[in-house]
Amino acid sequence: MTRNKLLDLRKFVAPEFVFGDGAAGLAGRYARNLGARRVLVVTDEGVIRHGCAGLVLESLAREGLPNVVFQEVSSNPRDCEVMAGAETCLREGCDAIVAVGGGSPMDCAKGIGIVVTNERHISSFEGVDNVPRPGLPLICVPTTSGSSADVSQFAIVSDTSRRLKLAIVSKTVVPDAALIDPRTTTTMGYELTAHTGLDALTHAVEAYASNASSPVTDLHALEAVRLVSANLLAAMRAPHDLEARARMMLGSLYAGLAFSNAILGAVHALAHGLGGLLDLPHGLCNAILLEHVVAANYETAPGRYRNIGLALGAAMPEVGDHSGGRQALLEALRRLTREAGVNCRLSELGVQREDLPELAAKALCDPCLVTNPRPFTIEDIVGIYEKAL
Ligand SMILES: NC(=O)c1ccc[n+]([C@@H]2O[C@H](COP(=O)([O-])OP(=O)(O)OC[C@H]3O[C@@H](n4cnc5c(N)ncnc54)[C@H](O)[C@@H]3O)[C@@H](O)[C@H]2O)c1
Ligand SMILES: [Fe+2]
Repeated sequence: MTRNKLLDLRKFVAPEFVFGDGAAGLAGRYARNLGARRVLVVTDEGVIRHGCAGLVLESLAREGLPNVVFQEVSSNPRDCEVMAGAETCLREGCDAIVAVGGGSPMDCAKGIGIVVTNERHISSFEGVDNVPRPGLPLICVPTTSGSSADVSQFAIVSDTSRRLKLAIVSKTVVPDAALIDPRTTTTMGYELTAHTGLDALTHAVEAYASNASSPVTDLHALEAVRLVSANLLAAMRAPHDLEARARMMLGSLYAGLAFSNAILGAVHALAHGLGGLLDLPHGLCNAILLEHVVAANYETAPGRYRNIGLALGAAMPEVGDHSGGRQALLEALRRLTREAGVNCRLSELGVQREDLPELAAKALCDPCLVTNPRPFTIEDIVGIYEKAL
């Protein structure tokens, strides 16, 4: 019998957030209100080049707040970069952090904050609820509509020795404030918009199908599926269309509120290994794996996946027609990812058949797998990678 989740005792976390045109320019005021006296600004080279970091620096200057910029952050931020950022933070005497950028600078900033206050190596926080002390005060200004690290209780960092992405899940990494400004995303190129948008879609699908879902997260997850599927192509074709960008940003925010509280599933568990092994764009890995994981999960939660199909605008058949429903949903997901320009196989990205057992062993230990609607064996996971190879 399906459990009635309405009465389950649940706690939800989300930071204070500001959404709208001009939000990035509030960074200085928020830092001042949090008591900052010297701010570490964590960003990356691309975000500086496209002018988003400048908005934050101007805002700090308006408040007369001294700052130090740390920009040595790769996409798929590395453990050594987090440790170097923490060293800079301590050396410069910074007492608060503002992250401006996509998921990579934001996760790096979360890592820096907890390394500084706990005086431990970043890898020691891996897993769920393993961060004893809260990090430094943290404000996030997202510049992609994808990761939603600005509202999530996740920090994902590449462990360079084990070649995997370690997941830190803790309410101590929920930022103090998220300043969500759709205008910052108008400089994203075609591919970046596609990859990050499909990451947001995957967050929504996985949160809705998660066995830790709840009425609160369902509401956000389904609306995120609607917003992202209806606006992704428009945002890609007209990058400066602020309304399309705002709807994508809202979709990403909703997906973030959903997955931060319902956690994710096998797509992310399998994608983290790929990102760690080959440094591939996170959203691209998810986009390739999504249809194969949904195909494997469908029978476990046909009603849930039917609702996802409806939110995607697919012509879903009658309620009891599971094989028709599965097919219609997979076709809709394939159509959207192909139209967004993602049409490649893992082998084209450098993944080799002999990598699969090791990748599957890592995925099996990823915390995101715990909330997948059905359990997977190592053979199941190898099978999914093979379908995407
Ligand atoms: N913490 C979480 O909850 C969470 C959730 C999902 C993904 N992630 C992680 O986030 C990372 C991916 O983040 P992402 O997809 O946002 O990309 P990213 O931060 O890795 O950035 C990718 C590239 O886009 C550029 N860029 C960023 N904003 C731009 C803009 N507005 N205009 C032009 N260029 C811009 C950057 O300079 C960079 O070169 C991965 O490491 C992933 O594992 C974290
Ligand atoms: Fe993601």
